Amino acid sequence: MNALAKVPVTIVTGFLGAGKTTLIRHVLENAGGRRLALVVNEFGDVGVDGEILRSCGIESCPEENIVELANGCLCCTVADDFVPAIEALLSHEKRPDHIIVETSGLALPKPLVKAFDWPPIRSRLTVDGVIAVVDGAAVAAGRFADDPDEVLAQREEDAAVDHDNPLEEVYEDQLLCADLVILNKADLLDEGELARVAEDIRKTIPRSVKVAPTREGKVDADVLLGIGAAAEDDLAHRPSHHDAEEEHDHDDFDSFVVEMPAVSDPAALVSKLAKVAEDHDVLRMKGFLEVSGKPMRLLVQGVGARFRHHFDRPWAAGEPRRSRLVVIGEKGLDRAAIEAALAA
Ligand SMILES: Nc1nc2c(ncn2[C@@H]2O[C@H](COP(=O)(O)OP(=O)(O)OP(=O)(O)O)[C@@H](O)[C@H]2O)c(=O)[nH]1
Repeated sequence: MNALAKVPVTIVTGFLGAGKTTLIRHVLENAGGRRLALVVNEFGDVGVDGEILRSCGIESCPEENIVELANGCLCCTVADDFVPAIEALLSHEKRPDHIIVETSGLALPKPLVKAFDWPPIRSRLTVDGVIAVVDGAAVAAGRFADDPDEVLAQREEDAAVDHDNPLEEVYEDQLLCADLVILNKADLLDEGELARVAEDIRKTIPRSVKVAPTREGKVDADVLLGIGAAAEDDLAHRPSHHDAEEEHDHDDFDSFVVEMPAVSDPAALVSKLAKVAEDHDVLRMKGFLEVSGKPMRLLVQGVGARFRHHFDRPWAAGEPRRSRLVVIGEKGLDRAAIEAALAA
């Protein structure tokens, strides 16, 4: 690559649990000879995504090219955390061919794209494309839509009703910034539902943007990387619910970490977690757990009440076998009740 050429950056956005990490892992495994670097940002400080990506140990993305920015929201810490992380990646002797940024599921992508318009950044980097990953099943189930009956009822009570739904706002902001939408979890939908969700997405985005159905984030790296959008030059076409604000906060969401004892029966635990998620409207749970008598650690992933678990790798020698689960939901999550239900 020409030493003066800008390094392309792909921003992968998408709501909690949509499949961003799964998609990126697939790209790393099928990078077609590209030298990749990753910046991973998570909401909730257990560092699950970084661990999943590091544990693939793939040549295209060596460990020193994976930077984790835990705890929060890249969109709010651009100057303090993100820019230095990117500069560190660019200073490596072998400069990456392409950088992929995984935002947290609650991050708004536009402030991040804006950062690439700053003179010291735009001279060296360009946003090749913003990819929005969508959980097709969650959209089909109406998770991001306001309940029309409820809005109507509120209107009758109060003419100036603010019916903003924080889930819907984050979801739409992510779509509105996208150059390509990956409609993931197609396996959970029938053809009619898939077509309906794709149509809803197209209607939400005023520009013409491709909507590609997928399973398990299996998208060709040549499709994802090399879009050439230069999104930093095109901010005006990417409207956001937060355009009028100088800063935004994430007060709409809560997260906490639960320390658990070692598990004896993973299947029973996962049924219990699914029940807790259902009862308390938990949006996301994930973590690594110790299973008594097993040398491998258990990766548990919940999106709403849908759970998956598998043993991902052996505990390393000297690695503390801690069982920790991050729990994320809308503000007002009943932490004490959730902890009590998990301990029962
Ligand atoms: N059924 C189904 N599950 C999927 C698919 N893609 C990913 N998943 C599962 O969805 C869960 C969340 O996937 P992740 O890739 O961790 O999602 P994410 O967007 O990175 O999640 P956050 O970083 O927490 O926002 C995991 O259990 C995945 O195995 C798919 O196409 N179909």
